[in-house]
Amino acid sequence: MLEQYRKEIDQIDEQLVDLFEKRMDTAKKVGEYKKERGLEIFCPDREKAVIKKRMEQTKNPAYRQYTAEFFEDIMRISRSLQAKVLNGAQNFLYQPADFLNADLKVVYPGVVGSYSGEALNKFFPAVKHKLNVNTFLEAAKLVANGEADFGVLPFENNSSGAIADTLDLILSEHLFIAGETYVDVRHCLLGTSDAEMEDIKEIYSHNQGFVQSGLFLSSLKADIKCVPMENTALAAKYVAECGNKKKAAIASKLAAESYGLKILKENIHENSGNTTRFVVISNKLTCDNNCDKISAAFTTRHKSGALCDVLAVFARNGVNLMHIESRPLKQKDFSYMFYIDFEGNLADSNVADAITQIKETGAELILLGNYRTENVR
Ligand SMILES: C=C(O[C@@H]1C=C(C(=O)O)C=C[C@H]1O)C(=O)O
Repeated sequence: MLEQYRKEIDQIDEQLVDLFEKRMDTAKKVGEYKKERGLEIFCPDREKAVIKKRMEQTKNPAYRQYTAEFFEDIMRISRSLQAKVLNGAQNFLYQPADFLNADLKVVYPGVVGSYSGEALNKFFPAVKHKLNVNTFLEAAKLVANGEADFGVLPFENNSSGAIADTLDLILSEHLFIAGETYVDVRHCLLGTSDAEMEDIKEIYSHNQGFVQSGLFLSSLKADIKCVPMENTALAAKYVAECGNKKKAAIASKLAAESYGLKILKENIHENSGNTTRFVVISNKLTCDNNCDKISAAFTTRHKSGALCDVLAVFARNGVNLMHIESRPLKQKDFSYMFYIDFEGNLADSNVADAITQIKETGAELILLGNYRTENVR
């Protein structure tokens, strides 16, 4: 009996494929027509009308919803073919990032001994013009207005997670990610040369220094005050300038050497492999053949399944999603933007298809960069 049913299904599928090919040939012609006239691929009204007509045609009411799903899928596939027709003729739009120019100006937040400074030295070992500013915002602004070619900012840490300020600045200053590098972050408690652990009453650091050294801090006496500063190395510099043995900083060994501070306790970070991913920011979207990681941000429509529709695009096109993060949208209470990293190059056809299809779901997508992955270890 099963054999018989399967024979029947095979015969139906044979007819379906003939019709499917015919439909795809026509969709391709529609794609060519739209390309010539610069028209949008996605026509939601037409799709709604197609589904309505085909549901009405469905005799068995129990199948109507399946008919709708069937046509949603068929039309998604048809749009994907049309996107190929359109993208096929596009020239590659992006310039490669120029990291080797001898006159590059690169900015980092903090002073000598900051982890951002270490990241800069790692990514740009030969750069001559290093600018340093106090805040992430100042660094982002210098890159946005072209006074610096690139900037180096911390982006995420493997214990404390995303460094939201950087992501928010990339979006608000319309910046792009041109590269990444990872730095081992080894925090120490630093004091003046005459200080001992029991003298310490105030600890200065960047908020990340406190978060990443949480266990150590909770083991200290309760009357010790933690004072956040713009940067760990600035905190070390401040402690050295005050010359007060009650004040300590959480910063790197390099900061201790740079400001003549004593290491009161080494390796106070919780995670022994504490690592921060830094991004190289630029005011241009750059890409070359070696780029294999794409960052983007998107907002979805407020309807059930909207996020799922976007994520399904990655799966369908065989694009590996590496990271997703949600951030509140400041201008809209309890609405969110999603930040993603995925594998690929903007010239890959599956990536181009995925980007087109994400937009077709009604999501708004901003490309934030295509760059080369650095292996963490
Ligand atoms: C084929 C078209 O393009 C898209 C695909 C459709 C389809 O496959 O039926 C319908 C509407 C569009 O979103 C079209 O515009 O007619």
